[in-house]
Amino acid sequence: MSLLEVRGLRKSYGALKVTDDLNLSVEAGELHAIIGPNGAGKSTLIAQLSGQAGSDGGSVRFDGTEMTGLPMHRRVRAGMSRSFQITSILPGFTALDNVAVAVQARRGSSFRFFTPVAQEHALNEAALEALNRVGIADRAFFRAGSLSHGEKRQLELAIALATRPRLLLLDEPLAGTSGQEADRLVEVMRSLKGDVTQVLIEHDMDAVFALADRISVLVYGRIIATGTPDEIRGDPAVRAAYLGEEAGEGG
Ligand SMILES: Nc1ncnc2c1ncn2[C@@H]1O[C@H](COP(=O)(O)OP(=O)(O)OP(=O)(O)O)[C@@H](O)[C@H]1O
Repeated sequence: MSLLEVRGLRKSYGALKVTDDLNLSVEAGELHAIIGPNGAGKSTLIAQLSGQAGSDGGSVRFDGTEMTGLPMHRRVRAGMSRSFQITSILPGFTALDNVAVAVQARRGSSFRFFTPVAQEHALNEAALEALNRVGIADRAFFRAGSLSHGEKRQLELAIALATRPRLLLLDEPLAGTSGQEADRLVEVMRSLKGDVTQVLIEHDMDAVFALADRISVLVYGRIIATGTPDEIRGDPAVRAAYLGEEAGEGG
């Protein structure tokens, strides 16, 4: 059984079928990238998987449990977490406090027998661990608003990781990052492989082809192919529908 099983998922905006009878299986531990042309429905799919957007039909099963219709916080509790946009970071708070809030949301009640000081200590320790995992532990006491764009994206990842997800949904984590910042984020995603299952939407094809265990190609709301990077690169239907010459350059 796959960790994530999506069957017949649908969503329309008026007459526009954005997710059209979509099937997708994500195996435990893999990094599964979803690529496709602009407007193919990638962000909508992530929103449907995370519970941020509703679906018109079909099913999303996570670890055998039906998630369709459940709100986002129930999916997070079950182990599905999406990396939020920078807008959800509290700029006036330290990086550590931003993550600690997420840790508290996850395990608030498990701290109830601790003294307030011990609680704060345990929260900070868990938050620091998440910051360390994404490589910005040295920024723990910096105001989040003062971090570079790339560091903010690392902080978003730390916030998502602080909920201890088994499945991480990543919507364009490299958007707006520079070469070195992008490299660092790629290394973080690589380091999570095998431990945290990742569904990645990303326009940077070099990063996708270097990182993904499998790639699904989404065109007009439907997955037209799923395979290893080599299989996708060599798939004539994919080349015709989307990749064109890019496939040959991808890695
Ligand atoms: N809230 C909405 N209301 C109406 N149409 C929408 C809405 N959100 C998305 N769409 C439309 O649905 C289609 C898919 O959008 P979506 O953002 O999911 O695609 P995408 O593959 O992520 O695109 P991109 O690669 O450009 O980010 C587009 O045609 C978009 O205009």
